Amino acid sequence: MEKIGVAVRVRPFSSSDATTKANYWKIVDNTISLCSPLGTPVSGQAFTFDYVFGPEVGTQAIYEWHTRGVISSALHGFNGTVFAYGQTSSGKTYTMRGSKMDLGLIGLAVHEVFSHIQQMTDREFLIRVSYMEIYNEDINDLIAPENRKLQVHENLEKGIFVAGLREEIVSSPRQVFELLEFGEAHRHVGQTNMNVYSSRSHTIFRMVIESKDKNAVLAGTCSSDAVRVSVLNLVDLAGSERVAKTGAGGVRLREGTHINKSLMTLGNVIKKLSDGAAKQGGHVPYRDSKLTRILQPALGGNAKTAIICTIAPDEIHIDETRGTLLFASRAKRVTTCAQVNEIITDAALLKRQQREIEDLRKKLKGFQSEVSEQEILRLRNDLLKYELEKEKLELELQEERKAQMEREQRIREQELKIENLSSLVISSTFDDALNKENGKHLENRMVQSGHPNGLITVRRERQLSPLNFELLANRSAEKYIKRSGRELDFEGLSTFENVANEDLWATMNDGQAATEPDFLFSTPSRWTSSVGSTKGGGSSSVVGALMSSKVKMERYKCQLEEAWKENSELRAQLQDHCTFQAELQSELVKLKEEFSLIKSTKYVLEEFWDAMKETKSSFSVTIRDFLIREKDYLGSAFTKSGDERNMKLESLTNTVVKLEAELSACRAEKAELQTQCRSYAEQFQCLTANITKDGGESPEGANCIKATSQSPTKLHYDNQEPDISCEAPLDRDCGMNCEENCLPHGHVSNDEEHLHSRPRMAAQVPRLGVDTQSVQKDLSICVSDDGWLKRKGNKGDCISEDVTISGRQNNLENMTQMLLMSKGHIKELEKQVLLANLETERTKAILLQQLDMHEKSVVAMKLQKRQFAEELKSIMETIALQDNFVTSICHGIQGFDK
Ligand SMILES: Nc1ncnc2c1ncn2[C@@H]1O[C@H](COP(=O)(O)OP(=O)(O)OP(=O)(O)O)[C@@H](O)[C@H]1O
Repeated sequence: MEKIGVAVRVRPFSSSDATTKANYWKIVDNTISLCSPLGTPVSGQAFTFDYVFGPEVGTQAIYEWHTRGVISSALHGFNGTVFAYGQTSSGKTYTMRGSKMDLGLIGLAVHEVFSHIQQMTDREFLIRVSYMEIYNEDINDLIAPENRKLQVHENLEKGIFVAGLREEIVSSPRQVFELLEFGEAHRHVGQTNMNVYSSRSHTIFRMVIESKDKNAVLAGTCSSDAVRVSVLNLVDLAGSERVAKTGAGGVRLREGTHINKSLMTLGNVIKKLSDGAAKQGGHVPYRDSKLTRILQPALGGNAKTAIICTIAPDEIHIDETRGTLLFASRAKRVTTCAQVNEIITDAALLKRQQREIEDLRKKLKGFQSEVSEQEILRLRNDLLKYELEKEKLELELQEERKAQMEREQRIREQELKIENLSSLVISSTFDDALNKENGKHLENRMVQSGHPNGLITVRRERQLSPLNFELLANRSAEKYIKRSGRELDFEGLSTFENVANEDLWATMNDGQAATEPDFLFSTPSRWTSSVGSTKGGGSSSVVGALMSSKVKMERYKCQLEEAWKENSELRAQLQDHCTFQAELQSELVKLKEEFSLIKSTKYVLEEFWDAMKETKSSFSVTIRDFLIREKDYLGSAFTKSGDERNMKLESLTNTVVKLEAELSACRAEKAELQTQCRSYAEQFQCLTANITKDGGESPEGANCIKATSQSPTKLHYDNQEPDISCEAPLDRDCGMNCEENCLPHGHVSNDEEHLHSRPRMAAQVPRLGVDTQSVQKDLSICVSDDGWLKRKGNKGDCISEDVTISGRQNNLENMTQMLLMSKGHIKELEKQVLLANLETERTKAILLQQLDMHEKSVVAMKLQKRQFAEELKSIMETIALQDNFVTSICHGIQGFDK
């Protein structure tokens, strides 16, 4: 839906009005307002439009600003209409047709169409033109003048069309201009007082623009074989005119009547449309005139429309200009619904729809991928990273466990070794006890054998063996006794054997010909062989073995210490690893918690999303309702107030006009009465003069009344126009033909006439005499200073007592009464006019106040609306953001779940 574009063009002052070039219309931006001669704006007389072009603006500029859009749209398949509206001689034809030097909108549009066609190489065009006029409600073809009184029809395929109208295919602007020239020659124009070359008909120049995609035709595809057909109407209306101004009569008057009638219908149609009648299913009187019927699609249908309202700035045209501006204001509120007109085959339609579906799918996909795929990828990556890390940690944990187990194993082994070694130490101390027993013998032997270290070694061994000899000696002695008594007990060997390292033992007893039962005892696997050797071994080998055993023991002690150290280190390491493991465990727990939290967040977000959706929908419903309600309210408030105001103003204007009419009627009546009175006075004077003249000659001279010079008729109006009116003709009462009997003042002196009338007068004298006497008795009237007839107060005040006319007594009385009444009536009317004027002023002031208030409230409302819209926009943006966020999270969670 789009509004009709309305612009106003003010033409320069016409040369005939050059003397009165006071500018009553002031243009500020796109507002034109009526001003007093002093330049102060008249309230309520400001009109704002899309554009207001002053007299200095040329047609080319108007075309660029206001009309070009419609022409371009027509080339793209939209129907378009441009028309000029305004009073006669305001410049409609000047604007639409222009001249050869200064092209009008029609010429500029024609050039635009053809230059555009040349530029659009991808489409092929077919242009058809027609030119018609509506003259006295008859449609005539201007290209084929023989086609007259054409009829308007309507059908589904063509819509509204003029049957039998010739359409010429054109391929260049020159061809079009030739046709226009030809049509112009057949157009009805005529001279009026206001315009020497006045359009007496409405003309519609029509271009039908068909176009088709060239490439589609070449490629042989049927998808784009749709043909765009648009109709461009360029209308030059005849101007509204006032007979009083145009001085039209006869044919011109008839033309003017038809022009005004059709323009009035156009005004009504625009008024109805601006009131929204069409939307409410109301009747729009398109059919009331041929013009509105033909322009029906342009006014309330499928077309883009631009109106140029032309006005004359002269003071004498203020009323007409105001009318034009009111029309323009109404037109500004009218909306049309233009759409591209295409003729499509079924196959093309199918293809097009398929393509549209494809496009939509692509868009949908694109949208989905754009919005969520990146997010999903990111989440997937995160998830993978997380999983990899988890696996790594698990592997590390497993390795750590393995290492831990190994360490524990080693520790156990070490402990066993230690135990083993400890037992070895015990054994060696036992050997020391034995040595003690044979101490001297041993020492001697060492000395004897010349082994200098023998004693030292033993001593040192003693020193290095801190074990409690006593305790161990007892235990070992027991064992020894048993062993020596051949009561060898191998009970404990099984366990010992299990824990003893065979290699260690081998190392320990390496090369020893152990004859000592302890050695045999301590190495059960070699016991059998050792027994034999022991039996045959010497004491030196025992000492050597002992020595080596001690050395080895020393070594083992060192090893043990190292093992203890290692062990403690390992324990510390184990402790560290345990802590690390515990940390890892807690981290794992945390991650699990996080995961469950994400899951729960997903549900929460889903819930939140649902709630959001609900809120959003309810919110949009509320806002829609609000906007509809507000719109209706605002629209109705405006329309109502505007209408009420207009109605009030109209009724007030009507009242004033009525009162003025009545007043002027009264004045006319008064003037008539004045003339009558004057003529009566003259007649009266003439009669008196006659009577005076004829009095002496009459046989009934005694009965005659003399209007002597001493007592002249005193109907005085001192050469001033007496303000007297009278309705009743004098001759009705007196039974005389005034024209015959009462000559005008100027004729009294004419002797011939005087002589001719004398016998008649003489015949009337007796009757007049009687009348005069009775009038003398009953009535005396005079014409007062203020020009009104009055009953005479004092005798001889105004009218001579001699001059009394009885036959006219009633008549004069009636006249006086009527005059008095008329005076009262006029005064009353004047009062009413005054009151009405005051009322108008008061109402105007109130209306202005209301208008001000309305405007203020409208501004406030607009501000509120804008603020509201901004808030709404930000809310919608937030919702959209959250929407995206939630959707992406959902997708991520779904991906994660998968
Ligand atoms: N903007 C303008 N600048 C100069 N001259 C103008 C302008 N507008 C109108 N005129 C002149 O005023 C005269 C009347 O104009 P035009 O014939 O266009 O009026 P009109 O509105 O078409 O009248 P009608 O309704 O009687 O046909 C013409 O001589 C025209 O040249």
